[in-house]
Amino acid sequence: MSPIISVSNLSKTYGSGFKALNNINLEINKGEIFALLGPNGAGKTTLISIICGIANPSQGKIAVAGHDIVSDYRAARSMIGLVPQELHTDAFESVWATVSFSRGLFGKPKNPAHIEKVLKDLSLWDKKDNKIVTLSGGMKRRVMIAKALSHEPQILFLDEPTAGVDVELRKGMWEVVRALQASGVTIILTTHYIEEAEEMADRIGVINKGEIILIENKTTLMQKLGRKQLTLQLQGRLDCVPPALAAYSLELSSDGRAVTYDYDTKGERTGITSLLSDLRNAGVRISDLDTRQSSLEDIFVSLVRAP
Ligand SMILES: Nc1ncnc2c1ncn2[C@@H]1O[C@H](COP(=O)(O)OP(=O)(O)OP(=O)(O)O)[C@@H](O)[C@H]1O
Repeated sequence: MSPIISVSNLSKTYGSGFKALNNINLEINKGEIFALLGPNGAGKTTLISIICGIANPSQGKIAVAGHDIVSDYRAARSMIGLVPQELHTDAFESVWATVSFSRGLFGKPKNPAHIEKVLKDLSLWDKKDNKIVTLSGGMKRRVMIAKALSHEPQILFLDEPTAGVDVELRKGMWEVVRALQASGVTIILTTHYIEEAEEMADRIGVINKGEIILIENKTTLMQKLGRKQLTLQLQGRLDCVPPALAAYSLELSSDGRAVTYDYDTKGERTGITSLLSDLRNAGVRISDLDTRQSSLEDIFVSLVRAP
């Protein structure tokens, strides 16, 4: 499958001399939901802004459906809808007027049937004559999405779509995003909510300090989530793991009083039974044990933790 967005060797140094992006390579597949995760200041908004033509790249190339974002800016930009982090729209305009106006900004001819469809899809049709100021926060967010979809883009960027939104509304927003995907739109979202990425994304990218440090299918990541860790507290102290136990790749704690064993809960055999008997045979006595499951959050935190 050919990518709908292709980012190669992208770097961005701001006027201040700060390097916000360092040699980013990323391909987004047509029709997928891609979640970009990263801590504050990692470069997510900078990356989105460059792809959307709001900021200039310092180095590298980006193509959107084959259109270079610099030399073929208009064609590239017309493929993209952007829902920015901050909600800003004219409070005293009606929903209909503000969404229709957004379409006009892209030089597209009027198409009331399309605007009607977008408003209906986003459950905003009965609010079409309401002034934005009278809407709830959740509705205002949906108006921002409607604006971004007004010019019939094939790609939608959602920068923190559910920041500060309550759980109920967040779930409603997920449904909206899924429906958009089903209608053929490719979606790239940034989020701080790991749960949101877990729930929504086909693929997950992690960005930290301007570099992409992981890109993975969500299902592959979920398989990693299937891994568990068994910690065994020892009655005595070990200086090193006995050679007879090498096959288990045990990790010895720094005080020598505990070993941890990683195992796969989805595997046919966890290896725990044989580990326990091999430990006994090696003369290692256990005083306590506990298990814990790694979450996407653990993976994320360990990836972005400063060295
Ligand atoms: N115009 C600018 N001039 C100089 N530095 C900037 C500019 N815009 C952003 N930066 C810096 O670039 C880095 C990346 O910022 P960016 O907004 O892309 O991060 P982010 O991942 O979107 O963060 P957040 O999750 O907080 O929105 C930050 O250190 C920020 O201070």
